[in-house]
Amino acid sequence: MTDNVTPETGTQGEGPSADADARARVKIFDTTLRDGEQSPGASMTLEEKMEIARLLDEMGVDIIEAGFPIASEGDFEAVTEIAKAAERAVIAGLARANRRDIDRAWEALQHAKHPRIHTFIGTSPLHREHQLSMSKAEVLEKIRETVTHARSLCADVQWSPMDATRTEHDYLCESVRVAIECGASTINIPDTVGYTAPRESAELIGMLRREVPEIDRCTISTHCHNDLGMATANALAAVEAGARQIECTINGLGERAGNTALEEVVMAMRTRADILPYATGIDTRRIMAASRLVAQVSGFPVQYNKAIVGKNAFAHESGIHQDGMLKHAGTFEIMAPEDVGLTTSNLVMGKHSGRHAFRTKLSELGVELGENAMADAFVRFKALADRKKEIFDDDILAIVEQSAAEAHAERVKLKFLRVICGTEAPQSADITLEIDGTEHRHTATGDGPVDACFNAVSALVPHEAALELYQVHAVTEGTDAQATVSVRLREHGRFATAQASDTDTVVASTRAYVQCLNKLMVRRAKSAPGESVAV
Ligand SMILES: CC(=O)SCCNC(=O)CCNC(=O)[C@H](O)C(C)(C)COP(=O)(O)OP(=O)(O)OC[C@H]1O[C@@H](n2cnc3c(N)ncnc32)[C@H](O)[C@@H]1OP(=O)(O)O
Ligand SMILES: CC(C)C(=O)C(=O)O
Ligand SMILES: [Mg+2]
Repeated sequence: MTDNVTPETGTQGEGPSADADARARVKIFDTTLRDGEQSPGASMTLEEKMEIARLLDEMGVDIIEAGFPIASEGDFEAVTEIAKAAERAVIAGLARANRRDIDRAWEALQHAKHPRIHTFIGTSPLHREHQLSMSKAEVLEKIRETVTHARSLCADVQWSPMDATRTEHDYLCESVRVAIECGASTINIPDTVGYTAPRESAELIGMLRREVPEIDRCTISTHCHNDLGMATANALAAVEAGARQIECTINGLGERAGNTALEEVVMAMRTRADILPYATGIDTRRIMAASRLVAQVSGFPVQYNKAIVGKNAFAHESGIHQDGMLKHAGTFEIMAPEDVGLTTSNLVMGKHSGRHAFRTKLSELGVELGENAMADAFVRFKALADRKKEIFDDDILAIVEQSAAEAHAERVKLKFLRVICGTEAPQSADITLEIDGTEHRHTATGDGPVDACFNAVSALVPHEAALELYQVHAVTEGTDAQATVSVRLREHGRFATAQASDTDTVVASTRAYVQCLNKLMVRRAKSAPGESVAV
């Protein structure tokens, strides 16, 4: 059941053995698929969640919170399938403090090799009084009842007092005591609204360990939000005070300003092992791949100057920095780019490159593709090389991401597109789509070429979806740079996000729009299998 982490020493009875040295082991609990998915608009399909879970499992995440099974059929299915597929990670599912949530979570989790029920309830005065309308005694009784019930189903139970950082200390201690007494083996202390600061975060863990000494039989966990930009600092401060599990997400995705970013805490402990002597089981060379996958699937691009995974995190442009780097990388780099999976390669790719070089390049970039996907990406690469002077690594990654995205769902394909645009309105688009194997053509006008294209597509594929996001990013520099376009559509509460890249922004936009409609059709069919899918 419990993995017996002793906060003082961090020793533990199971799990990967990255802690062969004297460093205390800190478990990484990734909640990208649960709290991360709570970012408005970041909802993911089952296939996308499975792909992320597989990567998290492979990279050494200790616990994957796969979803909130009672929330929807989709969440239930995702937790069930991830539970069945996971090889080594513990799979957690979230449940409120009631039997229905807990039973539903267990129904999904029971298939896992290592299941964990994560149940929670608000303990702060604001949450007790305004959200739950419950007295202190009633909340304590709920904790007793629900942790006991969860423990009767599953040997591994995690309990969280939501809004712990705004809870009265004596009441927080009392709640934690009850949860431990009823069998919780991980006590997670959430800073639900991102309100705490590093010193206070450490003091709170210290206070709990002093006042509730039995907590040291459990794993103490920290779950921080980034509303004041302190999630990473707060999580690390909690670890210094004895927490041995960090809850985090890839790219810091999550509710409002997000959660603690996995890549930040992991690389901080690795880079500053001198002052943060803690080890994780994470293969840090998979970090960039995970970051790219989550950005692509969620449609939330990573900001250029984001720590660890931003495009500029290892870029040096100013003369003095470049001079230093040429003399010794340590002058301006505290981490090696390879350590997070950013490989530098001398293979220059262009229109004369062949399959072998392309395959080698992909493997240097940490991308593994099956035969069909490789063949498809190679065709796209050649087409791009015909149109673009220089092909950068980011261009290749954009091609691969697009091939992967299109492989998921392709009832509708863009076959032909011509636009008329310029200073004279109306702009128009002439589009041919292949829909279920048959070509259909339509010309539409619009307020600009992208609007005209979207109108033409909508005429051919009628739908009620509203455009929620339209974003264009240049993948590299120069006027022949590829543009990556992200589109998000919402239809009756269902979301879909898609990205596409091309040197022609209008083509990229139309492809992204078409892909998004493809995804929506899949979701529509899944949530209402009897309904005919309108095209
Ligand atoms: C801090 C966090 O991240 S918590 C996790 C947040 N994540 C989500 O909410 C995403 C998924 N949520 C959902 O799909 C829905 O909110 C559901 C399915 C869970 C519940 O839906 P509904 O039954 O329609 O309730 P609704 O969301 O409107 O309100 C939440 C209810 O849960 C109660 N509640 C909230 N937290 C808890 C808890 N930990 N334990 C017990 N009850 C709780 C609220 O008091 C409210 O109850 P009420 O209807 O008696 O007032
Ligand atoms: C469910 C809990 C752990 C949570 O996400 C929070 O309190 O932020
Ligand atoms: Mg949270």
